[in-house]
Amino acid sequence: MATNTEPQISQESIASFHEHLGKSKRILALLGAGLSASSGLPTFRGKGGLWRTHQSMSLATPGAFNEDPGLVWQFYSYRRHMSLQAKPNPAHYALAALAEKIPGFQTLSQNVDGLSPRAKHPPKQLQLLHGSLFDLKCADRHCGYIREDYTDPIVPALAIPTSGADLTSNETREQDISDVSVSIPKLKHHELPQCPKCKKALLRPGVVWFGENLPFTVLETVDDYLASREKIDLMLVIGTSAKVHPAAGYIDKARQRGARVAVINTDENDRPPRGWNDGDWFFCGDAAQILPELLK
Ligand SMILES: CC(C)NC(=O)[C@H](Cc1c[nH]c2ccccc12)NC(=O)[C@H](CCCC/N=C(/NCCC(=O)O)S[C@H]1O[C@H](COP(=O)(O)OP(=O)(O)OC[C@H]2O[C@@H](n3cnc4c(N)ncnc43)[C@H](O)[C@@H]2O)[C@@H](O)[C@H]1O)NC(=O)OCc1ccccc1
Repeated sequence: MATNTEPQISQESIASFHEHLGKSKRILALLGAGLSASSGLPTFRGKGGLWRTHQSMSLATPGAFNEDPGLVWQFYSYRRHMSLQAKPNPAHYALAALAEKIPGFQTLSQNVDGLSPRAKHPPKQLQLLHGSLFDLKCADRHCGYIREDYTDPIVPALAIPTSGADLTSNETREQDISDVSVSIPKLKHHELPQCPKCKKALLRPGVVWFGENLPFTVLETVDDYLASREKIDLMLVIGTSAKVHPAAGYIDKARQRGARVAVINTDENDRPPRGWNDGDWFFCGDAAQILPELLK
């Protein structure tokens, strides 16, 4: 099923959704890369999930960092750069506004791009399940050093290469290093971000890699929300393929607590497979266009 540009949504389903939203006190949302697609950031599955010749998911592992920390840092520095260039879109703001309005609204984001925080989403109602590109921490977990950092590039060796000056505009253009035809240097250990505390280990991005546990405080907050005896009225599943766990597992946990599910996705095939029932909604289209309408 090809993804269509104009959201095909029946007024009737919007009306039934609004009627339920109006009665909802406890709402849970799961956010994925599709939420930031309209801000110009590639999704994990976009471009076949490839960064240069590498599966993005294969670079998001402790093993890849141990094997070639320079390449993994070039991958994450590129994503920091792109995220800093990007801006939150109307969907990020619509979610932040709903959180301001409904104290019982808790948002679980799989995104590490910093766009929801930049849309002033209330921090107590935003759980960054997989960390942030803008936290740097010591690669030696016994050291424990961590800092928030928005410098770009973090070190000179991670600067995005630019092309020679264009003859007409005499402007240099940034090269797109996600494209394998653009050559990038093999970086040496001493050129990479070093831990200023233990002065032995490298710094690494403050994200959760595959095979690593999610942040304890975040898991605790989500479990407390789910542990409440009160039912959950609504589960919003926004721009995610819901294939990564434990994040994807929260959809069923919300269902088990009485939630009706609303999925917002450009791809019909990406509605959660299990437990779909008549009370649920599938809104096919761009989250940046649909959410402001849905959440008003
Ligand atoms: C691949 C998957 C099967 N593997 C896992 O889930 C693994 C293993 C596992 C654990 N439990 C399981 C149970 C079953 C099976 C496997 C497992 N999980 C883990 O390792 C987790 C840690 C997972 C976190 C990994 N880190 C990420 N990110 C940070 C780094 C980084 O970003 O670099 S995951 C990363 O990938 C995922 C990508 O998914 P999406 O965001 O959904 O993006 P995607 O591109 O796939 O889809 C985009 C969607 O948007 C739609 N879309 C596009 N444009 C738009 C648009 N404009 N509007 C609306 N929608 C749109 C598209 O149609 C599409 O549907 C996100 O979670 C993202 O954060 N840790 C862990 O479980 O620890 C304990 C443990 C420890 C050891 C051993 C066992 C257990």
